[in-house]
Amino acid sequence: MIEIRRVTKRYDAGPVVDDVSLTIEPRTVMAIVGTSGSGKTTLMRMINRMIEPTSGEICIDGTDIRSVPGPLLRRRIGYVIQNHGLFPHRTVAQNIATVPRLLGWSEREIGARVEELLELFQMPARDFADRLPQELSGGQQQRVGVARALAARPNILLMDEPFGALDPIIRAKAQSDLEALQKATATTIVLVTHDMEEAIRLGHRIAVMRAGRVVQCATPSEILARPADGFVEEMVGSGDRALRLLAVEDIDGLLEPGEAFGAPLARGLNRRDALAELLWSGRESAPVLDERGIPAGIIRRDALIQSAARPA
Ligand SMILES: Nc1ncnc2c1ncn2[C@@H]1O[C@H](COP(=O)(O)OP(=O)(O)OP(=O)(O)O)[C@@H](O)[C@H]1O
Repeated sequence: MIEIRRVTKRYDAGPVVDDVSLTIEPRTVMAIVGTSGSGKTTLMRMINRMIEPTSGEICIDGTDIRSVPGPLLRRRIGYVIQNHGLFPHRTVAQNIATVPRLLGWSEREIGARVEELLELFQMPARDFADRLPQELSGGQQQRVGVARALAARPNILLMDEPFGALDPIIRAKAQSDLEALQKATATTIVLVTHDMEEAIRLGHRIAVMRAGRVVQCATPSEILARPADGFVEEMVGSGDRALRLLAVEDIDGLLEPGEAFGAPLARGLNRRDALAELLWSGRESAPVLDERGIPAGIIRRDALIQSAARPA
């Protein structure tokens, strides 16, 4: 668990992070979102002591990070930045091996880990291990950046606009890869982004920053349904909030007893996909099956539509 307590960072011109408190639960993704200059990067860099707070404290799993020397702390916390910061004259394998090497792993362990990570990122070692970063596409460079950050199996991964340089299609793929990876490795991720859509898609919780302060910290559905103030509302955008709200919630809470016909839907499906399926197949309801294929109830089109209404 990462506990940020009343942290302030002040430069000559004034505070850039102003009395921020945040708790980041283990194995979750905290997205920090806000406009340019709102203090997101500064806040994140205080977690691995690249920047020292002016006041306040940060604890990781109960230990005040001031008691851990910065370089040691940073070997235990993965860090990914927008242009991935790969060493241009080192091969993919050498880049990924950076932290394990600093930690004194054996060559055999390092080789096995590099291979395992390249496999995981669908970049087979025989094709990619010996290439230089410039011989990779932007999306591949980004994956190597994440692989390098994960090499020593850190519990925490800090990501600063990790997908900012990618085109929309590669970006969507990188986001779903990260989602799968986070589930598989149970890493705690702090993700800085200026893109609210990305925060909604990836964050278990979202901290919205404005002028150095956290103005709201809540789940994506809470942020969509109940933005704390006009600023958060503007960040969320008013356009298709109902549909986005449906997309971040699953159907499980809306199941009812009864009978319905046609192709079944799966428990855990998001409400938008369920509604799309019911509209497309022209049905008013559908049966729902759980993971083992056992009937879990039915989902009604009206219940889905009602759940997207503006909260009272
Ligand atoms: N070393 C420094 N000295 C003085 N001011 C700084 C320093 N580093 C950052 N700042 C200022 O602190 C504010 C917050 O910067 P920060 O990089 O944390 O913002 P951000 O929300 O990550 O912005 P962006 O999305 O543009 O990266 C900015 O106004 C910036 O100019």
